[in-house]
Amino acid sequence: MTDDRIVSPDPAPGETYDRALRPQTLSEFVGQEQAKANLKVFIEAARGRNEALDHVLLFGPPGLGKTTLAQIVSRELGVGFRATSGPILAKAGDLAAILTNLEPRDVLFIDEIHRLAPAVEEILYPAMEDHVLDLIIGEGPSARSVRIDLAPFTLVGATTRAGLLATPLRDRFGIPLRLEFYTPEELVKVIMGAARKMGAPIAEDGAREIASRSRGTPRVAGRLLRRVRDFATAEGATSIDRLAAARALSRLEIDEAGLDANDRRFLKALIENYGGGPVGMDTLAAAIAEARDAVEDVIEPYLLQQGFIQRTPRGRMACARAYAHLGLTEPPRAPEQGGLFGGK
Ligand SMILES: Nc1ncnc2c1ncn2[C@@H]1O[C@H](COP(=O)(O)OP(=O)(O)OP(=O)(O)O)[C@@H](O)[C@H]1O
Ligand SMILES: [Mg+2]
Repeated sequence: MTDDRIVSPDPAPGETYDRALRPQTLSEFVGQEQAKANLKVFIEAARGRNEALDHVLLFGPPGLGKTTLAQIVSRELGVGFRATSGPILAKAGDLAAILTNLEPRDVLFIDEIHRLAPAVEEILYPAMEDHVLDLIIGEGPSARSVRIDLAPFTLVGATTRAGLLATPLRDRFGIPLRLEFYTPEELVKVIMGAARKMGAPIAEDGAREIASRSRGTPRVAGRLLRRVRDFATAEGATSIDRLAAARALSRLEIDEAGLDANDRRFLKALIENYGGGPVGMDTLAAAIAEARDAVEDVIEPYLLQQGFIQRTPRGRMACARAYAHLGLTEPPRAPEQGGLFGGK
C-alpha cells in the first residue's frame, strides 16, 4: 500500500518525530519564500491592528509543511491554536462546539478541509464571514433557529486538493497560499537542521545525497535521514557522509531520482501496458492496484513536477525522461499525438 512506502509523504502511524523536528518560527521554516513573505506582511498588519488575521488556505502535496506553517502562524500571532480535520467533524454540532470555545483572534486549523461534510461546511460560511453561528435547535414544528456571536478568529484550512473545494468555501479565504516542492538546496538545510535536532552527525555531502532523493518533500527527507542514520549506526560510521547515505538509500531501493518501487511500477505500467499513454488515471491506478486518490496525491505530483509524465486532455502520458529513466526506447509518436499535445 502507498502509505507503507518509505518515500510516502504521508506520516506513518505513530510517526511522532514529525513533531519534534518541526520548525517553530517563520525564520526557522526553510523555503516557501513567497508564502512566507506574504504571511509575514499580513501577520504584522493583523498584530498591529490587534485584529484576527484573515483566513488562510494552504494547499499543495502532502508533507510540504502545511500543518507546520499553520502552527507557526498562531505562534507568530501570539494566539491560541486549535486543530481538527474535515473527516473528524461529522456533525454541525462538532464544529459549533469548537467555534464557540475559541478565544478572540485564535487560529482554528482544519486539515483536509476538502473532506468537510456539507452540513458542517454550511455553518462554516457565516462563521468565517460574519463571526456568527446559525443553529437550528429541535426538529419539526418546534424547531427554531438561534444565532450565536463568535469571537473573531482565523481559519487556517489545509488541503492537498484545492480543486475539490466548493467555490463559496474557497472564496472565503482571503489569503490562499500554494506550497511548492522544495529545491535540493532547501532540503539540505532541512536535513542539516533535523540532524542537529536528532543529534546525528552528518556531512554536508551526506545531506545533499539524501536531499536529492527526497522527492522535494521535507517529510520524506526527515524519514530518509532516520533510516540512513540507522544504517550508518549499524555500520559503525561516525558521521553520515555521501557514501554512507548512498549505500543506505540504494538498500532502501530509492534510485538517484528519488523514485521508489511504486513510482517505477507506475511508469512501467504506463509505458508497457498502455504504450506510454494517453491513458486515464482510473485505468492506471487499477493497473498498479492502488487507490486513485493515493496515486493522485502521492505518486503523480512529483512525477509531473520532474517531467516524467504529463497530463493531457486525454489522460496521462509518459515523457522522454520516463523512458530514459527506465532504460527503455521511446517509440515514435503518431504525428497527430505529438502535434496536439507537444508530446516531449
Ligand atoms: N520548511 C520546513 N523546514 C523544515 N522542516 C519542515 C519544513 N516543512 C516541513 N517540515 C517537516 O516536515 C514534516 C512534515 O511537515 P507537515 O506535517 O507540516 O506537512 P503537511 O504539509 O502538513 O503534510 P500533510 O499534507 O501530510 O498533512 C515535519 O516533520 C516538519 O518538521
Ligand atoms: Mg499535515
